[in-house]
Amino acid sequence: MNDVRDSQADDTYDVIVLGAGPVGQNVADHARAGGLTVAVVERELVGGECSYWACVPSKALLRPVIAVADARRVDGARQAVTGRLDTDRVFARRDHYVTDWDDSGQAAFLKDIGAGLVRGQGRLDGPRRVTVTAEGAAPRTLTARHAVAIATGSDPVLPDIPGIGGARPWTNRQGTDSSTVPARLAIVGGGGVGVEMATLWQGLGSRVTLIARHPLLPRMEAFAGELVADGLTRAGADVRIGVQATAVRRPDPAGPVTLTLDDGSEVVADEVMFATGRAPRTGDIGLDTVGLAPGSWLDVDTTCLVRGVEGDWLYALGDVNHRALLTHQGKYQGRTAGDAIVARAARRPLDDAPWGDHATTADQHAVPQVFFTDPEAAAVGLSADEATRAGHRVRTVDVDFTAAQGANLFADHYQGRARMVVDLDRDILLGVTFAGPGVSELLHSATIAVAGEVPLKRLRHAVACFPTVSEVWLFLLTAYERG
Ligand SMILES: Cc1cc2nc3c(=O)[nH]c(=O)nc-3n(C[C@H](O)[C@H](O)[C@H](O)COP(=O)(O)OP(=O)(O)OC[C@H]3O[C@@H](n4cnc5c(N)ncnc54)[C@H](O)[C@@H]3O)c2cc1C
Ligand SMILES: NC(=O)c1ccc[n+]([C@@H]2O[C@H](COP(=O)([O-])OP(=O)(O)OC[C@H]3O[C@@H](n4cnc5c(N)ncnc54)[C@H](O)[C@@H]3O)[C@@H](O)[C@H]2O)c1
Repeated sequence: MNDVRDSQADDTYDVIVLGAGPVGQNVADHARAGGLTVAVVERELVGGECSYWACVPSKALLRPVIAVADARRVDGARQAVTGRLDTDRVFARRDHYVTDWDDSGQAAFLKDIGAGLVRGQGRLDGPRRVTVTAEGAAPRTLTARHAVAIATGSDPVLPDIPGIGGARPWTNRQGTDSSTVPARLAIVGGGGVGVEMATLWQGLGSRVTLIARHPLLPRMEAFAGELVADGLTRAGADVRIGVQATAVRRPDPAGPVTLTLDDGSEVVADEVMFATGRAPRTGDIGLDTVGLAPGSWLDVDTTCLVRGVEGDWLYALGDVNHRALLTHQGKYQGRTAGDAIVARAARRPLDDAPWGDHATTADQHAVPQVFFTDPEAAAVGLSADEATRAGHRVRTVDVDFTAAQGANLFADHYQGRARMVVDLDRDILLGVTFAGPGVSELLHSATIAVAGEVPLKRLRHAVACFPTVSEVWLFLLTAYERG
């Protein structure tokens, strides 16, 4: 493969990618593998939010918390867990996995695949043109022969409540890069970030108050959020559901912070973290120069082409298209769109029918997600409510994990539940949810069943090993067959 230098003589490339997060890197890799020249523009760290302030550091920090909780669930092992977590070592482990916030390894990946890396803030400047500005360097204008792919990710949203400006709140950034444990931490928001951060910081020794206006994990089956709330409460966190923060104040910048809630109560903490959703990083990327509204989520077709832009050249992938704010799903979009860009450039026909090579069909039918809480919550596809709302004729099957001997051997007094949602007309699964210790590694079996549309008649021949947690499948399928 030809090497592409950082600065091609005329700064013209086949493909320009804005953002070198996991998604930008994947689209670049697939475009390069198809023989196209690629420049990737990055304003901060190659690897993006995921590598340095989201998935990777949060899971590096959570793993010791969960490992100790798992040991405590096994008699004989429990007695060996006598001390507290060594937070210095936990933070050092995190620092190792975020490579001390040094992106040279991931920048080397781009070099290895032959993509050019242009450091700076990229902005569209009309069709197929991108200007890049960086401190201390002259602006550059890059031109794309075939495609520009926007993969600029998302930013945390802070609620517009009195006092927020002076409250020095944490977002996912401080929640994942801090190396001191606040004695008291208030977390606002009961979605994925809120519950994982509550598990993590409570496990590291903070007294966490989690403030959620809806039941936890509202996009999953309700039992998942309920089990996670129970787990947090057992760990010592104060979980307050059905309330929201109406004001925040930190009169002394070095002192505690006080949240006022809409039930009239107050929460005093040493730090407050907002985990109240995300906004697209599209406010300052020149969308107006191509007729789109700055700051908007980008609406895309199945190949990730942005709708409403003429000429089939502008793609949006990952968080910015709001399909599924997940690294693995964005990377899938990167692979799919990368291959679509290559096909379009070569004027080859697209395979963009559902489940084709150039279609991101799984975004609609089979998005898997794991929350690394204690217990873990994992789901793929539709919940029972979503399936019913979508007009499917469904049957829901629920099983307690303790039916599976493997679960009991995995953890004494195992507490967990599984649900599958069956499409009665097609005899396939529309969705599966697991909540319980160790279920994260079980989820891919469900993802294969849902994405593969495996008929239940065939699924009964996929025999789970005795005695594994996966035996829950046997009990789900038997319960279904026996009606
Ligand atoms: C706390 C937390 C934990 C999470 N945990 C998980 C998890 O366990 N699993 C999971 O699948 N998902 C998780 N997510 C979601 C995941 O982080 C995102 O879905 C993922 O990072 C999206 O990847 P991306 O490449 O679209 O964006 P990003 O990772 O945000 O990368 C975008 C890149 O674009 C760059 N950029 C932005 N604007 C410009 C510009 N104008 N010019 C040049 N460069 C630009 C940014 O600097 C950044 O490097 C988590 C999120 C949070 C907040
Ligand atoms: N393990 C994982 O896969 C993982 C982990 C963390 C985050 N993520 C992803 O990152 C994205 C962002 O996560 P998130 O948790 O920030 O967003 P989210 O949208 O999932 O949850 C935010 C929650 O905050 C609540 N909220 C909003 N404003 C509020 C207010 N003023 N007061 C009280 N509550 C308020 C919302 O009702 C919602 O439940 C999600 O799409 C999530 O899937 C994934």
